[in-house]
Amino acid sequence: MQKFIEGLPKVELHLHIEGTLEPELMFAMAERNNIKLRYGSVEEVRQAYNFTDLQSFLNIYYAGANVLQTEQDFYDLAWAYFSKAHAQNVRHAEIFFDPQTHTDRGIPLETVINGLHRAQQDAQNKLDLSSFLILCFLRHLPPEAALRILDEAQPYKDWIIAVGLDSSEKDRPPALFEEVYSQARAQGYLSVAHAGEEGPAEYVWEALKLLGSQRIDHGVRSVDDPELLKYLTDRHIPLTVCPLSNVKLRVFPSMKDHNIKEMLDMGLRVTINSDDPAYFGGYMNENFIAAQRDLGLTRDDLYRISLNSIEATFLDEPHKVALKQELDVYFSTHGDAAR
Ligand SMILES: Nc1ncnc2[nH]cnc12
Ligand SMILES: [Zn+2]
Repeated sequence: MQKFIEGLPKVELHLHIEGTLEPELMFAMAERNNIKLRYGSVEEVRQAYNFTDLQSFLNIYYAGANVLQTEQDFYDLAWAYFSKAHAQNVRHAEIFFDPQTHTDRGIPLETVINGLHRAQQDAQNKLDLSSFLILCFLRHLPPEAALRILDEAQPYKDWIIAVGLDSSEKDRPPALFEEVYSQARAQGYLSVAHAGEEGPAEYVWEALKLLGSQRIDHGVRSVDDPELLKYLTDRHIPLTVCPLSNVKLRVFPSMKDHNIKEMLDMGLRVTINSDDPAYFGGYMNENFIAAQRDLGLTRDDLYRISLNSIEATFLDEPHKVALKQELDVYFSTHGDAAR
């Protein structure tokens, strides 16, 4: 099954580019940018990745992002991700970036976005890996700051497909960001939002009803509200679930306790994604393999999850059809592909 998963053509819909910063690259960038890290070695960095909840992770994640200074740094970060994703047969990725993490420490948005965009072009041309960018508002900061970054992003609108909402969820309800989402949608952006990761099912409702979110990032707490489950199922609203992240941040005590299989069996459009792979112990393959092993996902389950991801992308119909064909060819040429 592991080999089968490794070869599976994949789509990634929940990936923070800042969360792909591997300790080796963090050290290389710190050195070339003359930045002092609080860790002495790569091993020390990895040992610090022992999280108790979302906030304990975010503190380290934002500190790590300080090494990103130049356009080349952002290019190298994204190129390293694309290379890794390509090696794992990721065919398309929709990638979050957190501009405020960088602009608030004096890095111009232009620097961030030019580096990311150039890596996207190279991934398309050299790896046949397509991608979209999703601009995330940091929800621990005031909604006014989100409005300012939306304005600042205006010149790069054609390079950004959607807006998203991430960072600390507790006590930061989506309702706070209704105005900025309304403006973003009026400007033509699509929209997604993190909700129901640590926060309650009520935040998923708010993301859907007040922000017009077309996908829910995480959304695992939706199981607490039967009415919400029916709403999500009836409307085929995708949930971008991140199994290793949820275990690392103690949303579930272990992978065996994860509810992705339960949600899949209920008919929800669940997908598997890697969130912050450099911090949570794995990229797409590792997430699929861990969930398959501990939850007993069948080939049929893997087919449905893969199909869900394709349906959930922001690609146009011809590109979705092409990906579905690729998936069908893979299943029909790799053993007894029951589905
Ligand atoms: N899992 C996560 N939840 C909220 N914000 C994040 N930013 C990066 N990873 C995140
Ligand atoms: Zn996330």
